[in-house]
Amino acid sequence: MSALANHAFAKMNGIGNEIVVVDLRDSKAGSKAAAVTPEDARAVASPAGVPYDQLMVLQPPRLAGTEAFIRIYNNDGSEAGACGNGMRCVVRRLFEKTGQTSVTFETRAGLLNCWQGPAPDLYTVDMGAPKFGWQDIPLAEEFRDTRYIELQVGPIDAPVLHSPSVVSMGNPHAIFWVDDINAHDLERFGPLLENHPIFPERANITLAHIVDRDRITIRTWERGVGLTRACGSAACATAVAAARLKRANRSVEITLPGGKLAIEWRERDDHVLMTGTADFEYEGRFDPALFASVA
Ligand SMILES: N[C@@H](CCC[C@H](N)C(=O)O)C(=O)O
Repeated sequence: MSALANHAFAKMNGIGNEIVVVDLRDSKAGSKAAAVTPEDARAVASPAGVPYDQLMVLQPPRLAGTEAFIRIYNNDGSEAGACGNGMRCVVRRLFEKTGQTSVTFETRAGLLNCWQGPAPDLYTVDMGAPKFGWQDIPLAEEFRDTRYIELQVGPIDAPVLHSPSVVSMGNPHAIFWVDDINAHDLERFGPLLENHPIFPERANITLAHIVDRDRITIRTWERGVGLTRACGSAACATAVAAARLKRANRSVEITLPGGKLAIEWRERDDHVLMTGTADFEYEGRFDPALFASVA
């Protein structure tokens, strides 16, 4: 039987990024009861389940000083190393239940510190340091300078999209710089680029327009999901990539279809801080019938 059958969940969203939070910390670490399989994750996303972009699963902590080991599933059942919007949802849920105002989690991408503030309805996640090395992103072939890589969509002499910046924020991102983020058919190009052979682990694909040195607008095709109203790690990756190109300041406001995020690429330790809201929608229990065919 699935670890999720009859288990409680909270449906939330981080500026429109659809998030389901499940707390399995009561289960014994490493036990089957603490494990969610890709089939489980897909069953939750099925039409009879609970719609989500990411499923955030809190497992018992593996390291002293951390609250939980968090595993992040996309709705196609694949696992991600990072999810900025999902982290804010987890943090809000936890803080409202416990009165805590700061916490450290372990994820596949490393330790993440999170806190409430700078206003009561805002949550900040320290997303760690970005990585720019081609093997870290990863790319399938060597690129010495990942501020722009050779990759294009459309005719060779008149590409529609070209020369993205690539960054790892614990997950792979490619950012295409454009004049108008709504002028391109991201639903059509997104899957082609997500699965392009240059990205051996696939990639999140973002269209970004630099409004001025303090403001950027983006739209993202998420790996393992599709078009979303917001992608927090894409906002971080875009802010960092724009600052690296010296086209924006290290603190910027990113506007996504679902809302705004404040991103700061901190000079002193290279870490990226993401601040925004998180909204609770409803809670419930997973219907065991969802997992009947999963066994
Ligand atoms: N929504 C997320 C990113 C989720 C993970 C992504 N789809 C991946 O597979 O890397 C965010 O807010 O960062």
